[in-house]
Amino acid sequence: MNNFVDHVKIHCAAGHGGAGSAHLRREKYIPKGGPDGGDGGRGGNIIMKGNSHEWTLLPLRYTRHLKAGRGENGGKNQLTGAAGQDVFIEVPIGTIAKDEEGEIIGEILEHGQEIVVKKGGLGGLGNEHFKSATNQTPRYAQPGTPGEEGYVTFELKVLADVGLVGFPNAGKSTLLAAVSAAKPKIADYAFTTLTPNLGIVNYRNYRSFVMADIPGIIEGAAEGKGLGHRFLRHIERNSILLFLIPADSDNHWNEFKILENELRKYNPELLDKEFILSVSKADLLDDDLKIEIAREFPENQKPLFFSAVTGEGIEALKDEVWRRLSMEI
Ligand SMILES: Nc1nc2c(ncn2[C@@H]2O[C@H](COP(=O)(O)OP(=O)(O)OP(=O)(O)O)[C@@H](O)[C@H]2O)c(=O)[nH]1
Repeated sequence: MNNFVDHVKIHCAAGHGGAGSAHLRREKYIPKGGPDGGDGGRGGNIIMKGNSHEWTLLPLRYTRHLKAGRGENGGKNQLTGAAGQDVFIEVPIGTIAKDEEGEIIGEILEHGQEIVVKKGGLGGLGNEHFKSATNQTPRYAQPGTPGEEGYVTFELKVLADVGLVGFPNAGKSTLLAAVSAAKPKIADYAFTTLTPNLGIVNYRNYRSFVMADIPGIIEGAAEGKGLGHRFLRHIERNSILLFLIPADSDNHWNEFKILENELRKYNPELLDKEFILSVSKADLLDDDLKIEIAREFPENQKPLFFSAVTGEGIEALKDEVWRRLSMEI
């Protein structure tokens, strides 16, 4: 249960810029060749990069220092030095980097996004830049500037506000795609979703919450069958759970109990979370069937019906999620 590292502090040193060259051209037939010193290369940056396959900062737990490469010095013949090697830190979506004063440097919002957390130094200018009417052969070139250096704290704020729980094909990915900008892979067979997807759901008045689609759990998942176990970890941190039972289930209430039981076997504390029951794919049902299904549920645990395809019930679902999240705060 303590597998989540949501806070790591790493000393980051970007690379020093390479020095400019003060070289003077000397060739056989040009005794007084002019300055031809190239510029130094920039120092390497320390860059955090979003990776949607990372879910924790755990891989960074033993990292204490990161150091990017030094820029190469400029050479003769106006040769610019190579830039220092950048260092990439792969982080999950939602990771925030802060400097030593606690100021936010940036936040990773999508896969592949790059944010420079410590910038490499500038390469120095070579002597040819300093040639002037009064000084045709400057013997001066700039040194490179130092790279930025200091402690950077990486924080993973929330894994999700609401986690979707349901058997494969319950319609979790489709719901997430319908309510957020995330576009998870959707396919009509089990276990399409191999890694959880996060989506930001925009709610009224510019509020938003994070929804996580967790790969389908199957009966026996808590014993390690199927994909369940590894992924159940991801819902431990979600504030509330949204159970999805598809309209075409044989026994809706029973399916909910099976899901609940899987969670209990895995970690009983999960059941202390607020949860919402829903019946997905409601477009497959007429009003009579809805009434019939609702009857299977106890009086105080009636499900919300929605269809991610037609949009029916989606606003009511968002309202309910928001209402419960507000209660959690
Ligand atoms: N009629 C109807 N079909 C839906 C709806 N939502 C999803 N489906 C279909 O149900 C199938 C499974 O949907 P997914 O969203 O991939 O289900 P999932 O729960 O994410 O499944 P896994 O990724 O396997 O965990 C797809 O063929 C969808 O087109 C809906 O609201 N109405």
